[in-house]
Amino acid sequence: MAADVIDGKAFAAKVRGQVAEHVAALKEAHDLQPGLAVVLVGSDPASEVYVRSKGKMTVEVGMKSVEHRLEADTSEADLLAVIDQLNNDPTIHGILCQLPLPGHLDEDLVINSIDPAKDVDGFHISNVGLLGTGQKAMVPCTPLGCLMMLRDYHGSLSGMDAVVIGRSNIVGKPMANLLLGDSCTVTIAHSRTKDLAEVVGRADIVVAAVGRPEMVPGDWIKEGATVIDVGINRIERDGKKKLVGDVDYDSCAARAGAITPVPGGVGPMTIACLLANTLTAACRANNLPEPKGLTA
Ligand SMILES: Nc1nc2c(c(=O)[nH]1)N[C@@H](CN(C=O)c1ccc(C(=O)N[C@@H](CCC(=O)O)C(=O)O)cc1)CN2
Repeated sequence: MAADVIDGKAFAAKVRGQVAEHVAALKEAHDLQPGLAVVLVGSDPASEVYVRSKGKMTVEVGMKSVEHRLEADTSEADLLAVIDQLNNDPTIHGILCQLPLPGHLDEDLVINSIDPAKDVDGFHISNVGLLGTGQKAMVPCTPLGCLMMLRDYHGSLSGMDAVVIGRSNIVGKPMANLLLGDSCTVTIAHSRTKDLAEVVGRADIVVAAVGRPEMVPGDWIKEGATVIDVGINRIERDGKKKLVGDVDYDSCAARAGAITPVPGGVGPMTIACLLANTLTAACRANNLPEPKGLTA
């Protein structure tokens, strides 16, 4: 039987709609408008697109949007000064630096200079620690989006075998922590994992986040498993530019019970969850109840 296709584009639109309703209610009841500041250093073409979408969607849900575009050769001190100013701006509830940063900048130092309460990417070491210990954290947007789609499709994830392929700080590790929080039995697989096919073949849930085009073939997938493809790889095939995920879509879809496509799967959920996190940060900063269903 053909796999169900989990439509991330439609799901993300629904999440943005929920965020917009909460934002309108906050304005009405508390005269509070959540604000998101995005800092872009340099002009990486993909980052430019993502930052533009973030700004547009922030405004669409009724939030304040601020963009800081800095030259590629901006010094660390100048970048930290911008972040410090945003940390101290009471109209800004969420701050992020678009990644990747140019090579001369220390990514960890920059991320850890953001006020953890405003760290809507959930990359600050305090939020990493809170998530890892099962405490209330700001949760990284891409894994949060994957979790929302999995919960929506399955209801409870309790007791399911989950394999996360990839151990990045941005996706793999937080994804594993979130699945553990929902009582899955979690394996993190990576480039040194022995017999990856056998490990993946045991999983009820496979989250592929390795950044290697179509590296997971369908014959690794257990019949009926749910496949979440985090990969966004730009390739050229038959002279045409194409966007593909980390799984071989057609062969995986032939065995899976459900699968996310690329494009239109996990990607759109990233920005929807960023808006949800900004709303959550604004509520927390003002001691107001958090929106339900939009956090982990
Ligand atoms: N500070 C951050 N930097 C980066 C993050 C992040 O979460 N925080 N994630 C990615 C980029 N990203 C958002 O920033 C992002 C990636 C992909 C999409 C998306 O909607 N993808 C579409 C395809 C779009 C395309 O053609 O490129 C899809 O999958 O359908 C949104 C946001 C790295 N940096």
